[in-house]
This record gives sequence, C-alpha cells and structure tokens, in this order.
Amino acid sequence: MKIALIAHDKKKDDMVRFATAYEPILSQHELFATGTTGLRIMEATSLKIHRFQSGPLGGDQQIGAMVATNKMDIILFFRDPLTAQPHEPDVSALMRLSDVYQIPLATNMASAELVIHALSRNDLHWREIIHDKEEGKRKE
Ligand SMILES: O=C(CO)COP(=O)(O)O
Repeated sequence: MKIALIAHDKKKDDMVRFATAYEPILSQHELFATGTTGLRIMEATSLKIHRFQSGPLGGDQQIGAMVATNKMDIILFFRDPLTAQPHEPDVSALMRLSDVYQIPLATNMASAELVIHALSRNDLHWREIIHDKEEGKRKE
C-alpha cells in the first residue's frame, strides 16, 4: 500500500512517535511524506520515505495529485487545528480529494491508530482490488 505521512509543525513530534511505534508495520509499505515530516521520520527511524516538497511549498498538492490518479491508498495527516496555515487551501484541497476518491484519511493520532490497526489486519485489502481492476482496464 502507498501511505502518505504528513504533520503540521506542532504535531511533528507526535508523528515521529507514531512512526517509531508502528515502524514494523509501516516498513512493509511504500511511504510518502511532505518534506519536513519525511525528514523528521527518517532521522528517527530506519524507514525509507519518498519526500515531496514541504507542505507550504506544494507538498500537499503533490500528494493530492497521487490521490487524483488513485495512486495513494492511505493518508495519515496529523493536523494542527489551532494554528493558521499559510497553505490552508492546499490542506482543504487534499482532504476534499480524499473524499472524492474515498481514500482513508486520518487527521489525528487517535484515528491514525485505528487505520494502522485496520491495515495490519488487512481490512484495507479493497484498495488492492481497486488497483487490480484498474490494471485490468488498462490491459483491455
Ligand atoms: O505543512 C504541511 C502539511 O500541510 C507539512 O509540511 P512539512 O512536512 O514539510 O512541514
């Protein structure tokens, strides 16, 4: 599965703790992140992460582009609801696209825990079925 990890500045410590705690599960998947979040996680763990631009410089939009092409399976986005973000429109756009494409999106650690447990139980297998169907369509 392709998983995006994103955290606003005040939530980055939480994201590092989360990624450290769930490293054995996350390491089995293809990981993506906005620039600074990815750097922080890679400094603290052995996880390999494809880093996009930093959020304010377009990273959320790059992840959104993957959602729009159905290439992202899960988004774990630790948002800071108490701090104004200069790129709030990008954040909203990413959440909107996740709803358009029915991509599981956790916006805080409590819901991310549920998603990661669901992932380890293979509850998100339906995403692979969608990919298989798309692959089949491409070959037709
Ligand atoms: O701002 C962000 C998401 O909206 C996160 O970006 P960084 O991981 O680069 O700080």
